[in-house]
Amino acid sequence: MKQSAIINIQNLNYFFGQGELRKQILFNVNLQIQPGEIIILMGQSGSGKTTLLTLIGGLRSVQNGSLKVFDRELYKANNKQILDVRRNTGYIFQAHNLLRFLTVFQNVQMSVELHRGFSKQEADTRAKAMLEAVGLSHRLNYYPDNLSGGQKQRVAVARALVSHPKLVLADEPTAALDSKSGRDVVELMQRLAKEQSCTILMVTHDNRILDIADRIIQIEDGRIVGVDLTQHS
Ligand SMILES: Nc1ncnc2c1ncn2[C@@H]1O[C@H](COP(=O)(O)OP(=O)(O)OP(=O)(O)O)[C@@H](O)[C@H]1O
Repeated sequence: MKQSAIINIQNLNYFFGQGELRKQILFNVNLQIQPGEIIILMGQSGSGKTTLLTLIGGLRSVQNGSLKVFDRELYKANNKQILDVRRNTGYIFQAHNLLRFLTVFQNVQMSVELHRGFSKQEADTRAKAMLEAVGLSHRLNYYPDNLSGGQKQRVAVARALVSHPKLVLADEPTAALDSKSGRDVVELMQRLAKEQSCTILMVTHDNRILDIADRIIQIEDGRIVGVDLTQHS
């Protein structure tokens, strides 16, 4: 039986600005993403990738069209419904966005604690296990400033995945990394996502990592122009 799409977008349009400055950024976007898929979103600078990613993540309001995440409609959704989508989503950004005044362990632990239903002890155990899974159990008490770029991004991966989200949204996660560290980080994301049956939607310009995707989606001037199946499909 076909599972229902984890992301289902129909006739989505998006505009920035008001009055004469109003400019359309996304044009009639239609897209379905199935549970467990790893999708790469590519396109030139300014084509609308980040705008689309932030709409899907409930970080901006849907203005027009239909955008369903986990079967919840985000058009005209209330705060509680949007919060629900955010709680089931992990975010990884180009800059790792770790809190500098917290240790590696505390950064990941805090992310579990923000999700309801975990005791302090459970949060500690999960954070430690996830940092071990990303190969950083020897850096638990380090501060982010004392880690390499690749290590920081691995902490960001641990933080995004520690609460077992259904969806991970990653915006150029390898942009600040050298090629080897970038590859390591995405392979780690791929492995953990498959273990957890999590869907990944990743924006990247990095041609060296395209093979990890199940599908590559091309966006051009706010329009989806192509969906390629890779050799893994
Ligand atoms: N807050 C904003 N107000 C007005 N225009 C914006 C805003 N944010 C983005 N834009 C414009 O929307 C368009 C799409 O931006 P977006 O960041 O989604 O593109 P992108 O494909 O992610 O680009 P990049 O690869 O450079 O990150 C660009 O023309 C950008 O200038």
